[in-house]
Amino acid sequence: MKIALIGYGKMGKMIEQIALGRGHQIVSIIDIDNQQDFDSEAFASADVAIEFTNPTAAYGNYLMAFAHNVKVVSGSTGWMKDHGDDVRKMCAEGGQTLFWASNFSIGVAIFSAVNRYLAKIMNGFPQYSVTMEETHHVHKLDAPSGTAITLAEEIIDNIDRKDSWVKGTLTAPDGHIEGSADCADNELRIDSVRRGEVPGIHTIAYDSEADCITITHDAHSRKGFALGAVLAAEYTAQHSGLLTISDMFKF
Ligand SMILES: NC(=O)C1=CN([C@@H]2O[C@H](COP(=O)(O)OP(=O)(O)OC[C@H]3O[C@@H](n4cnc5c(N)ncnc54)[C@H](O)[C@@H]3O)[C@@H](O)[C@H]2O)C=CC1
Ligand SMILES: O=C(O)C1=N[C@H](C(=O)O)C[C@H](O)C1
Repeated sequence: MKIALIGYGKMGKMIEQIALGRGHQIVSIIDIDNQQDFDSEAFASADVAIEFTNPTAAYGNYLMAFAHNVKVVSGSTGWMKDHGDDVRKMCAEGGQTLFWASNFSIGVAIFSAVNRYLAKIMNGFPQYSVTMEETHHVHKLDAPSGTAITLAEEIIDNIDRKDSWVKGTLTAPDGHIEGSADCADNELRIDSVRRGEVPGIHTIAYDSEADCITITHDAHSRKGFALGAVLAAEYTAQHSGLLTISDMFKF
């Protein structure tokens, strides 16, 4: 398969290695300093473009790829609040294809199934209060992480006593804590920690007077995210519309 990379940072480089290892060809690499390459024959020849940039660049990159009739797989986080409706419309009515996931790792897909199941069980046990914490490297631009937001939405969809999530505290790399741990009973608090080079840890805690139940996904490296993105590109070459992890892994 012919793959174009949009964003040649930590994820773009790891995706390149995995894609080559699976026998794919990288036909174009676009980063901030060669945006003119969107207009190249090489870019237009791609079966799928894989986009990992940042919260402000992602949407513009989708528009550029769509304008050249190239399907997109993207893991960029933090853009959904501003552009989610437009993108959904372009895929549902405009014939475009975007596979987006806040987290491409197979482990998080499994973790998410456990998360949904546990939240359902907790409807019978109101004595447990639920909170979430995500920890990432100091370079991360968005908080809470895209994965934390997705996991929070899953909890809200499955547990009757929560109907929205709120940002809680943010622990900065120097240990300084911003924000507040206060929230209303109907709100799910997400705390964020920025520390060192942590690839990504997500913990959901159900606490009661008697005990505490926690589930954690702890990524050892970015390899799992990158492999998932290449698997998604293989899937996207054969499918269209707005796609996500639950389309690819059915459990
Ligand atoms: N969904 C998932 O599984 C994962 C998502 N991410 C997300 O992916 C994004 C990228 O992560 P990293 O690769 O770690 O970041 P990074 O900072 O290492 O790389 C981003 C790259 O995008 C480039 N870039 C910036 N603006 C651009 C533009 N307009 N056009 C093309 N390239 C541009 C930068 O120059 C840089 O090379 C972040 O939003 C992060 O949250 C990261 C890991 C996994
Ligand atoms: O910025 C990162 O690094 C990551 N971003 C994604 C997120 O916001 O959830 C996925 C992963 O946790 C790494």
